Amino acid sequence: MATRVRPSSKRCAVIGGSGFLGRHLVEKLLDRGYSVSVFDIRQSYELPGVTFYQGDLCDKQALLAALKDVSLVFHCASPSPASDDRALFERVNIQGTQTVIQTCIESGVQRLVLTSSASVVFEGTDIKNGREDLPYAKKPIDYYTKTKIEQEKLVLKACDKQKGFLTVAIRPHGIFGPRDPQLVPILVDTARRGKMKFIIGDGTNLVDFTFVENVVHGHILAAERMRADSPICGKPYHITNDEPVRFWDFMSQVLVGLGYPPPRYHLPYSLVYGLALLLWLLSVLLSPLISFKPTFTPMRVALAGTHHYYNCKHAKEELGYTPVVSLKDAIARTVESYPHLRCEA
Ligand SMILES: NC(=O)C1=CN([C@@H]2O[C@H](COP(=O)(O)OP(=O)(O)OC[C@H]3O[C@@H](n4cnc5c(N)ncnc54)[C@H](O)[C@@H]3O)[C@@H](O)[C@H]2O)C=CC1
Ligand SMILES: CC(C)CCC[C@@H](C)[C@H]1CC[C@H]2C3=C(CC[C@]12C)[C@@]1(C)CCC(=O)C[C@@H]1CC3
Repeated sequence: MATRVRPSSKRCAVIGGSGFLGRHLVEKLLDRGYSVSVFDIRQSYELPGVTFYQGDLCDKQALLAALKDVSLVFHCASPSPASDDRALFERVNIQGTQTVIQTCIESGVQRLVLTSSASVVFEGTDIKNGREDLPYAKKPIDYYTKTKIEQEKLVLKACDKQKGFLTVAIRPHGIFGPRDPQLVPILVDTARRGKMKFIIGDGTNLVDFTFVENVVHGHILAAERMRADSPICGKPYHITNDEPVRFWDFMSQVLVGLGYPPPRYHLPYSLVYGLALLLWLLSVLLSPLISFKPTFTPMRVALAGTHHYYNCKHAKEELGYTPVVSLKDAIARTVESYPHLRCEA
C-alpha cells in the first residue's frame, strides 16, 4: 500500500510569490528556514532554495504540482487594482480562489493564509480606527474591492477544524516599500507630469500606510500561530504600521525625499471626486474608440481625500503582532531604494 508523505511543516508555497509582497514574504521565509515553492503566472527572479512553478492559479492541474507535499500555503496573488478589469478580477480572485481552496484540500495542505485587504470594508467614506467587525462594504468602490470581499469570505468559510484545514485572512492597508510597483512609481509619474501640485480636501485625513516587512511579519505570525485549538482560525486580522498619518504628509515626505516639491494648493474633495467620476465614465464610453487611463480615478481620489485607518489590536493580542519597522524608518528605506526615480532637475 502506498504511504502518503506527510508534508513537512517547513515546506510552504507562496501563490503570487513573484509579486511585490510575495517576494518579500519568500525572502523572509527562506531566512526562517522554510523551503519555498513559488506559484505565479510569471517568474520575476531566481533565488536559491526557491522552486518556481509558472502557471495560472485558475488551472488546478498546474497548482497540484506546486502544492505537492506542502503543508502551508500563502495566497497573495491578485490582478493589479489599476487594471479595473471586471472579468479578470472575477476569474482570478473568486473562481481562482475557489480552485486554490479545493486544490489545497486535495493536496493535504493544512494551513492557508490569504492576503486580503482592509479595503474590504471601505465604501469611499471615512473609516476611523476601524475594527475587523465592521461589515463588508455593501457598495464596494470598484471591482477589485468587490472581488477581494468574495475572496475573503470563501477562504474564511473554508476553515474546517474537523477536517484539519485551517485558514486565516490578513488585511493589510497601503503596502509600501522597496520594489513596490504601485504607490511610489505612480506618485513619481504623477509628479513628473506636473499633476502633484494639489491637495485633495483640507489635507488632514488620516490613513494607514504599512511597510511591506510589517505585512510579511503579520503573515508569518498568523501561519505559525494557526493550530486547531487557537482562536485565530477562520478570522481576518488588520495588519498596519499602527501609526496613522495624514495622507498628504505621507505623500509629501516621499516626494520631498526623492527631490520633488510637495503639493501645496487645496482643491475641494467633492469637485475632484465628481471630475474623476466623469473622466472614468468617459473612458468607459469612449473605450471602443480611444483608450485612456485617468490618473485620478474615483478610487484614488476617495483614498486620497478620506480617513481610512484601522485598529490592529486583535492582531497584537491574538497573533502577537507589533510592527517591526517604524513609519519613519520605513519611509527612509523606501526613498533610498528608488534612486532611479529621483528628480533629476
Ligand atoms: N499593494 C497594496 O497596497 C495592497 C495589496 N493587497 C493584496 O496583497 C496581495 C499582493 O499584492 P502586491 O504584491 O501589491 O501585488 P503584485 O501585483 O506585486 O503581486 C501579485 C502577484 O500575483 C500574480 N498573479 C496575478 N494573477 C495571477 C494568476 N491568475 N495566477 C497566478 N499568479 C497571478 C502576479 O503575477 C503578481 O506576481 C494582493 O492579494 C493584493 O490584493 C492588500 C492590501 C494592500
Ligand atoms: C495620484 C495620487 C493622488 C495618489 C498616488 C498614490 C496612489 C497610487 C496610492 C495611494 C493609496 C494607495 C492604495 C492602494 C493602491 C495605491 C494607492 C491608491 C490600494 C488600492 C492597493 C490595493 C488595496 O487593497 C488597497 C490599497 C489602498 C491604498
